[in-house]
Amino acid sequence: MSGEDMIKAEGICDVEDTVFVAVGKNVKEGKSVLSWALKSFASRRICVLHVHQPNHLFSSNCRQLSELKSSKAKFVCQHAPMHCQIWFTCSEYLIHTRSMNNSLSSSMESLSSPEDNGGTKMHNHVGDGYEDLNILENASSPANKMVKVEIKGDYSPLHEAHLHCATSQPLLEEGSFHGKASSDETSRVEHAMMDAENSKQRAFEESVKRWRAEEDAMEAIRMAEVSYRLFKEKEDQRKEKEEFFAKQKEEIEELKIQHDLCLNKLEMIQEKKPVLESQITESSYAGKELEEKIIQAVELLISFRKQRDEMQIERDNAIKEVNRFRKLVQDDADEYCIKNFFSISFSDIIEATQNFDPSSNIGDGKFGSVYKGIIHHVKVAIKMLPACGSFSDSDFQHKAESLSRVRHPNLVTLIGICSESRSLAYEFLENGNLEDHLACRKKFRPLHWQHRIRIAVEICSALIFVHANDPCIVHGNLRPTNILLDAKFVSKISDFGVHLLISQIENSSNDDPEASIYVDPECIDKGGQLTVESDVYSFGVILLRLLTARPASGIVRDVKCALESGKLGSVLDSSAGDWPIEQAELLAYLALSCCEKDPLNRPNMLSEVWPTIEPMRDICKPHSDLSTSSQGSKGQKRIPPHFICPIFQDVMEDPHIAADGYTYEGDAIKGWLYSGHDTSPMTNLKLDTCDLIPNSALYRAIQEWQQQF
Ligand SMILES: Nc1ncnc2c1ncn2[C@@H]1O[C@H](COP(=O)(O)OP(=O)(O)OP(=O)(O)O)[C@@H](O)[C@H]1O
Repeated sequence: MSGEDMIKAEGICDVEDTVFVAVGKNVKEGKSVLSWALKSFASRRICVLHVHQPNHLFSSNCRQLSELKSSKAKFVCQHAPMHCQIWFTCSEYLIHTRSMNNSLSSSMESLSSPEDNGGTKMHNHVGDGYEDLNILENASSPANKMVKVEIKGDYSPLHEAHLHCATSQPLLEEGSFHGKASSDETSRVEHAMMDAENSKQRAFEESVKRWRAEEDAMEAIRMAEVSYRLFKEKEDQRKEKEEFFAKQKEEIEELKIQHDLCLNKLEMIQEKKPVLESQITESSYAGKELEEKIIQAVELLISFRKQRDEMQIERDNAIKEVNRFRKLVQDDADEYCIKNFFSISFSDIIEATQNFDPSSNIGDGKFGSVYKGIIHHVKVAIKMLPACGSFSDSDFQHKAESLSRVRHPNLVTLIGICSESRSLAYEFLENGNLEDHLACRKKFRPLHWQHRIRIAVEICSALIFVHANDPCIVHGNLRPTNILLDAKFVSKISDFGVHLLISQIENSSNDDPEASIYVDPECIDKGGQLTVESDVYSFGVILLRLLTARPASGIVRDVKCALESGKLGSVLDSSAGDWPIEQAELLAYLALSCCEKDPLNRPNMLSEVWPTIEPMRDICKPHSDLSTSSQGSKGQKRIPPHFICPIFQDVMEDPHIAADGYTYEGDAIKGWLYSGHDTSPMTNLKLDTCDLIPNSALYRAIQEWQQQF
């Protein structure tokens, strides 16, 4: 059955409006031809014809033909119906076209490109040995029929074309092909055609076999490729696994090393374990012992604290008791003093002064003479005031009693009076007055500058004290003769308040021109009205005298000139040692400011003078060192402590043993006992007896020690 008959019989489509696309047995392999046809004949109906198995082997080896070489193709081209348009393709390329008018003129140029919209893509496979030639007959018009031409082998004319034509007419018919051939020739031709048909059949079978072999080969290649890809994947996986295993191996090696190290450490620790365990055991024992000790210590601490608290309570009670006794003793002493000392009989005065023997006279002041003597075993200085006065005995006693209550370490203590004779009994000071020291009278050596500064500080302190007393006491007669020095060279102001015990008339009489230099000029101008500033003036002049030891007359002028010319050193007393110039200048300026004529320009003792001179006390030696240094070089060696009197705090000259077993300076312990004490100054315990025994051995030792210097 012809192709057209087959199509019609199957009722597939209208052949006039259909493009038949010849594909092989496997439609997928003819996909390119089919897609070409679809693109080129979009408006047409496409009919797929399974014609034969295309040759895949030649798909990549096609080449373009300019003219038909295959005899079969030529035969088809020449003998196909004229209304058929035939395209000869080879390997998807159009190699030749036969138009409907059988013209062989080639239109390849217009249809050579598969992408050409106006053309038609031909799908053909050509090989060197075998090739398939696909011929498409354009069936766009009734005359255009699609023809598939299959050519087996090369372009050998032996190969007979096999044509399936879309028309109902077979392509080759005897009558139309040879016309008037003879019957022999006809039979030969038929025979030849039979042979050709058989050959063709065999060739076809061979081709089929070949196609199958090729397919198998292709399949094998594909399988090989798939296998190769699988092999590659497996290889990659194997490599990855090898790398992974190599890393794992390294990690295992590291872990193994660490494991070994840990094992070594463990072994070392296990070796040390017994030692450590024994140490722990020992430590625990030691810890327990310490805990016990701590507990004991805490218990001791608690008991000590308890004892301490009890002792503190006892101490506080004892202090209270001591204070109570002291107060009682003091009250008794005061009472004793007032009772027994304050009122001195005239007979006592006569006895003490040996009836006013000149040998007892130690000085004469403007108010009277001063005698030394002993009253009730106490060494005193008896000042005889004018016998007649404006005060009654009781007034005198009352005023004197008030003065006796003013006590200060740098004030000479008034310890008794005789109203009858208007006499005042003062504590006796061994080292006389300051004037004698500055003038180096009575074999006194010059005072060291440290003494002088300390004396200035002490006078200032005493003045501040009396000025602050209620009522304020103004000395009014402050001068170096009224500044006395005790055995330790402690300075004390004497005669304070004496002017209160004598009448105005007696007070005003002052014939001593030297004394007037210390008197406040303002006071003189105002008729003798004494003020605190008057004492400040006097203190200024005394200070200048301490610095220069010059006569009081003109001393203010001289020092002022020296300061203005910057030659203070020229007026300083060189016999006092090397003055610290800074402190000396400070004192000089302070003294001059105290000597200002206008009292308002003078400094206040408490707020100005004291803050200036008090810090200078630090550069002064202690009393004991100063006293000894001024009297020789005893202070250059350390004084044995047992040579020092516990009361006077100075080297003893007349040591005595008291009932408490301690040795004191004779005068000191006597004064203590005579003042009413019956207790030990050291232990505060009651003494069995008030008897004193001279300590001859110590006396000799002190003498020997003093002779060394
Ligand atoms: N308590 C005393 N201890 C030791 N000596 C004293 C004591 N009181 C006075 N004197 C000595 O007696 C001397 C005379 O003292 P007194 O006070 O009578 O006169 P003045 O001080 O010299 O002058 P004024 O009458 O102006 O005070 C003093 O210079 C002093 O040396």
